[in-house]
Amino acid sequence: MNATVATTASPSEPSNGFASRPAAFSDGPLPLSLPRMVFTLLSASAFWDWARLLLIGALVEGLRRSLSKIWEKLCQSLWVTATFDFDDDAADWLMHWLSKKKVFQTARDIEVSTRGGTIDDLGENDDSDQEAEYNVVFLPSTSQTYSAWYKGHYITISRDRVTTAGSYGHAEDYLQIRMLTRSPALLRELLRDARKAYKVANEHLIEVSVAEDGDRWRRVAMQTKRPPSSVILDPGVLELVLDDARDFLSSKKWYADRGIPFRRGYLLHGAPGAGKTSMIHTIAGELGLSIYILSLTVMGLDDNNLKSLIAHLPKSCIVLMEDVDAAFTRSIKRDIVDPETQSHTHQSRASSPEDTGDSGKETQFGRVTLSGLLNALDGIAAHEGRILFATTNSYGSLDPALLRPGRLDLHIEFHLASTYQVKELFKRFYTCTPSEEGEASSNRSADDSEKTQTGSSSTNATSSASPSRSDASTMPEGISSVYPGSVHTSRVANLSATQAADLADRFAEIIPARTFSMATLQGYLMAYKTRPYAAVEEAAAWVQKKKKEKPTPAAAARMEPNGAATVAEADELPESAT
Ligand SMILES: Nc1ncnc2c1ncn2[C@@H]1O[C@H](COP(=O)(O)OP(=O)(O)OP(=O)(O)O)[C@@H](O)[C@H]1O
Repeated sequence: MNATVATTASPSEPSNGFASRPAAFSDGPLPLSLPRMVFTLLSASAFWDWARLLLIGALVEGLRRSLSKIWEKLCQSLWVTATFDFDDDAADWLMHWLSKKKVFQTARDIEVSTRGGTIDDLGENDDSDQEAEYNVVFLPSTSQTYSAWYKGHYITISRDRVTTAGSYGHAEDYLQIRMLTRSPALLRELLRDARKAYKVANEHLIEVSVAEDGDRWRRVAMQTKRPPSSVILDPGVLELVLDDARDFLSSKKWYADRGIPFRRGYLLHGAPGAGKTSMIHTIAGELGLSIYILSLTVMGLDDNNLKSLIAHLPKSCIVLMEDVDAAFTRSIKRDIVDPETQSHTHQSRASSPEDTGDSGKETQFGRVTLSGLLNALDGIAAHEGRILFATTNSYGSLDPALLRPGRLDLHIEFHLASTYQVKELFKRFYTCTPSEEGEASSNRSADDSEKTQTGSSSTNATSSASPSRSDASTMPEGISSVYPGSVHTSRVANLSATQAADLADRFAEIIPARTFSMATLQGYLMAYKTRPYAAVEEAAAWVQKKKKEKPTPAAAARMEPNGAATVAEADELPESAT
């Protein structure tokens, strides 16, 4: 395509020696002017060159695309790929499985989190490692793909973060696992194995989740199972509910054969701090079920969110609906002046409008309607294996529709502590567990000396009646050296079973029955953690002091003497309640 231009002398050119250029000047290609260049590029011979180029380019690109499609298809047929939402249980199983793999333990690029999760992979002796208390979780880095082997198959694991459009930069994490196999069954096998290993590793724990953002569940804790012996109720109450729930869970066929919806709901009501929540945690541990806590007064909860929450519950679990009355009362009061509940971390809620008083603090309550709640209760029951526990401190304000059998079948009333409970609480509090034996014997001399100085105000612990003091000489002038509350000590008391039983009898004689909640009594004993003798000696004064404190109407009502824990089957309720 080189263009050569011939130089011939033009007749118009002057014929002096300068006008005609020497041949040497006309030999090389002359620079093209723009129009000439365009003309040349569009000339017939250039056109074919262009066409050839285009064809070759199209062929190469077509081939590249086909090969990549074939490769993709090949990969798809060779790999099984699964993607999990990071909040999903299956992601937890896989993360646990992955955490045991060498590739992950030796990875140099990982993310560490202390929020949520269950992977305790700090080493073999986690229990003795203080860091384990922080529940450190290793997560795959979003920038890396990890590879491992499972039953002879190569797998890769990666984590991806996707920012959801329109949700103010809210990012969702996904876990992707790819297995080099043609059989999807292997993935199921891996998931089964991972779930099994996860369950074994966490069998001493129960998962606790709460409703978050209105319509999703978030796991907030893996709690150590609470042994039945740690919840002291009147004889037979815990066993009754536990046996009932066990019996129910094993009766699926009976219900199916008769076409009766397979569902069971329990209503626990009565005095705050009497052990309702503790009993539910114990039952969850005994049945091996996770707990999903649903508070109807949670901000932003309405009928639609409630429905969505119920739809996202796992098949088999315990749903704990706290303060089930609270959503339907005009105002909700924090019972802040009730001496019965002051020492109790869960502040009680008096629900009737008359109870609110001046000290009451208005709280935002949910927008759940009664029919929305009834639908939710029916939704909870729609899956076999789900058990509903509802709690309330205000039984009388519940709508009869809630109480009818099929929704809340068994109603258990909790009372203030009976003499039996007081005695048992004292014994359990001061009797050593086998793991504490060694520590307790090293405290022997200290406790013996406590025994000889009963009644005197000891300095190694403080009580709610005798607030914590620091050494006044070390305090700057003008600063109080007396603090309400009690100082914690890790030491434990060292009583033999007989000593504990004798002291428990004396303690139970002093504490009037059905007057204090178990939470309050536990709070009192905490102040005498290492001084059981002083706890007994000073109990009478404490009772007098408590009685002098002016109770709220709600507390006064609760302090009326009562019988043993009352159990009512829903079908034994008065007509109006069914
Ligand atoms: N019956 C009990 N046996 C042993 N401990 C108890 C008992 N009742 C209460 N406690 C202790 O008191 C504290 C509060 O108990 P819990 O939360 O179970 O009471 P609750 O009846 O659910 O109260 P609320 O109605 O205010 O939620 C816990 O630390 C628990 O260990």
